[in-house]
Amino acid sequence: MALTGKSAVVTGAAGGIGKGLSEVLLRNGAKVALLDVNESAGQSLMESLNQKHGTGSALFLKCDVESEEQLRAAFQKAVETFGGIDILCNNAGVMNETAWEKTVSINLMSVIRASYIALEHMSKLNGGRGGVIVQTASMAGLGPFPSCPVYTATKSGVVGFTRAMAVASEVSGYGIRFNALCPTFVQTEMITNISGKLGQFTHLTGMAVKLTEKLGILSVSEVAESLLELVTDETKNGEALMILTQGKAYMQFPSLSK
Ligand SMILES: NC(=O)C1=CN([C@@H]2O[C@H](COP(=O)(O)OP(=O)(O)OC[C@H]3O[C@@H](n4cnc5c(N)ncnc54)[C@H](O)[C@@H]3O)[C@@H](O)[C@H]2O)C=CC1
Ligand SMILES: CCCCCC(=O)/C=C/C=C\C/C=C\C/C=C\CCCC(=O)O
Repeated sequence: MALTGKSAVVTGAAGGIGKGLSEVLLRNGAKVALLDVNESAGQSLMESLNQKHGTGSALFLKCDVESEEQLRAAFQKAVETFGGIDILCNNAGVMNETAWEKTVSINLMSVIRASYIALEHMSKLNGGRGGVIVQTASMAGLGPFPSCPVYTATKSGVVGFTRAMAVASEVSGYGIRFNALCPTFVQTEMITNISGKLGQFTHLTGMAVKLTEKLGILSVSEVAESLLELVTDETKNGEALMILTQGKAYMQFPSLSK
């Protein structure tokens, strides 16, 4: 899928990895709706992206992904502005083992919610153009991150949902591919000031720090560039792309469908 003339929705777009994903999509010719709860960061990012990539190429929409109503309104506005949606990046996420129910709500429930709303606009069965949905999962969704068990559960859930939806979409004829990015640690706000966010696992802070030292920390752009192959390569469906500092690999899973 070439990106010129395509339109994308990115959640959690105002900072960190979401900002990087949005920039890479714009650089390659797509228009992007930037969804985020952070209004000031979202507005100023939209202004700078429109200066760089052309007026009207980026649209900021204030949206809390936990709200079905706000998500529906944002998707509707994106469709009205850009004429349709070809790409959804479900990227908004948090790591907070203290507020663990919120972590489940944002990282897993909201990914499912946004994917289902996107189907209403993107599925060929609903008159949409088809396209691709890419979730920002995590390495934590492939192997456990013991300092963050609930975060691990949400990202494992996202990987499972993505793989199941990929097959469901194929057999149902939605015309939508589902893939997941699974990076190791990335240099963003999320990995800073973690004290207070590990809840009953605060005593495992040192273990998390050791893991960052062992695995290293990726830059946002290293993750963002990996989005391109999942979006443009039409053969990629149901993939979990692991991104480490040493390189990338598509994960192998046991198959239940053959
Ligand atoms: N930083 C890391 O080490 C890694 C992060 N990830 C995942 O990448 C994704 C992005 O994380 P980062 O960029 O690192 O985090 P970040 O904290 O830098 O950025 C997250 C963005 O999401 C927005 N957001 C948070 N809650 C929201 C909500 N309810 N509705 C809408 N927007 C909301 C924030 O305002 C912020 O702009 C998350 O899903 C995270 O789990 C995956 C692997 C590693
Ligand atoms: C192996 C799993 C990697 C998962 C990364 C992820 O998805 C999210 C991580 C969220 C928080 C990180 C928690 C602890 C990090 C500990 C120390 C950070 C040190 C930061 C630094 O700049 O050195």
